[in-house]
Amino acid sequence: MPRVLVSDKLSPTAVQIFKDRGVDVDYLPDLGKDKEKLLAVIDQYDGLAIRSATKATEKLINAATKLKVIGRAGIGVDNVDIPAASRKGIIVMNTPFGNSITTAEHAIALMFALARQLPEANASTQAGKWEKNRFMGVEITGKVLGVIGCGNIGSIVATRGVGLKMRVIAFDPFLSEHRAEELGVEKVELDDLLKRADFITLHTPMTDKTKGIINAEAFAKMKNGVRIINCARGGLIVEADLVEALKSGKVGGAAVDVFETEPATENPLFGMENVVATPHLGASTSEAQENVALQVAEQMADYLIKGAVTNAINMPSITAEEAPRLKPFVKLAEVLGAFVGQVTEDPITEVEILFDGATATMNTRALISAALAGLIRPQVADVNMVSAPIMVKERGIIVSEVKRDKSGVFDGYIKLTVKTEKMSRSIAGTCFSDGKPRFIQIKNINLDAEVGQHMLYTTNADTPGMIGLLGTVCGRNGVNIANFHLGRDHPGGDAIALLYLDAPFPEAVIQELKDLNAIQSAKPLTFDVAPAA
Ligand SMILES: NC(=O)C1=CN([C@@H]2O[C@H](COP(=O)(O)OP(=O)(O)OC[C@H]3O[C@@H](n4cnc5c(N)ncnc54)[C@H](O)[C@@H]3O)[C@@H](O)[C@H]2O)C=CC1
Ligand SMILES: O=C(O)C(=O)COP(=O)(O)O
Repeated sequence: MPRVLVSDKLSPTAVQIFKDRGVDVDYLPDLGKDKEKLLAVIDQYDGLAIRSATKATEKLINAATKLKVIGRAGIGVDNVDIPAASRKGIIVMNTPFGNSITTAEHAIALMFALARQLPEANASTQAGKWEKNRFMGVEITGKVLGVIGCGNIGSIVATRGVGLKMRVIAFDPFLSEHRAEELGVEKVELDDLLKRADFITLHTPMTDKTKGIINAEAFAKMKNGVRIINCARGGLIVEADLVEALKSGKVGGAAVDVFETEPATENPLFGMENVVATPHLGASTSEAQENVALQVAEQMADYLIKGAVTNAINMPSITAEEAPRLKPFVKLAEVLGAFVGQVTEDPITEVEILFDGATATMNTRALISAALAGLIRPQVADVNMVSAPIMVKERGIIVSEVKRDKSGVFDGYIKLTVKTEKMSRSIAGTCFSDGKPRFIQIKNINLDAEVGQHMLYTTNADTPGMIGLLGTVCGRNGVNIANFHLGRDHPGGDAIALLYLDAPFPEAVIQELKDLNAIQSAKPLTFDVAPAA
């Protein structure tokens, strides 16, 4: 039974779903804050469910020897070292919509809090001061709201802004004119937004590009008295620069839910006039927390139990419905990759994956990942579908995909072609209704070969007596042949043989084979498939 650790506070719904779905779960909501304790136990778990308090660092990930999936009950995954997880083949998934309305509402709430100085007015009134003249606010209606990052949350904030009769302008390099029009916002460049906005609200993820996007230089371009709201990530604003801009009066008010360092128990912004602070509460409503807990538990259980992949950051999605149909083809793609990966000794520069017929209608991104995993496994033993694409990219291998309608007798097949500086090599395969992968073409020679755990691949000139020669060498060396598959391009031309063996072919016997003049090459192969019955 897979075992999951929940190391941040999550609704009890998550725990119940894990249990109902047959996943063993430990709910230790304070463990995420204790790095050392978490590090000590992480190797016991197949899954880790977190919010923002747990930091899934490279160190933690490297210690997580069994871990297969990290599920973020929320949106931002900046607390997870994604490259480290990918390299270890760990899927990272989030719940991209579950808390977006709630977070957008928090941004709007903070905008009102700033406009009318609600926190200070509340504190003063409850202190018995009745400072009616101190708290002069600004009206929201007609003001320019600048939205930086107009994705899920930003676009909800934008439409709420439009509803409040604000003029909404948005900066987002990925926002289309059409979508902007649909939202009722004006798409602008960042400098224009900084110049025109009365209120600026941030809704981008934290990336290398967005880190510090609001700094002294950006403040200098803003209107005097601008009000800033940050419900995205602390590091988007350079806090020291914000402090200066507040002191100088450039910024009339700042409402921050997120901080450069969290938990923020002390911060230069604390105690400043016109600063409203909340402790990363953007997603904290009962509705949002139910949504994200339910979603993360469903997604993680689906993956651990059925192999379905939803909302993964580092792996193509595979729905629970398609997972059973896709599974044999994932195996096929992997063994095709494994074949070329094992027989190709020179560095591979290009890979082309052709999907013919029914396979072209499948989830080809997942199949490509599987083929790449098979391809690279002879060099990197623990690679999987998550880590393979980055490893292939790191090696500068160009990957391309071709899809086409059914072109031959098979309902569908996959053909993998690799190129090195010196040569090109291809192999095609399909799955029959028994769900087992078959090689159907090697070097453009047709054959029909079941895939065995241990095989021997030989190439030779098509001459009489080859089967006898191979059989004799195998017999002399105690190698039992379970099956024998042959193919040739034309009589007397190039021929290949694939021997399906009960045990690995002894390396020491390879030379004996090569010494037979008729054998051009001989390569023992292993595949990750069930042993011969
Ligand atoms: N305070 C809180 O509790 C919460 C904070 N968040 C934060 O909000 C962020 C945004 O969430 P969503 O809207 O769901 O994400 P999203 O991915 O739907 O939208 C982000 C948008 O930012 C845009 N973007 C990326 N780089 C940009 C750049 N350099 N300049 C301008 N725009 C850029 C993207 O094109 C995208 O449209 C999350 O990444 C997370 O960090 C999310 C939920 C709760
Ligand atoms: O979903 C997000 O990105 C958030 O920032 C919410 O964080 P939390 O789950 O409340 O720690």
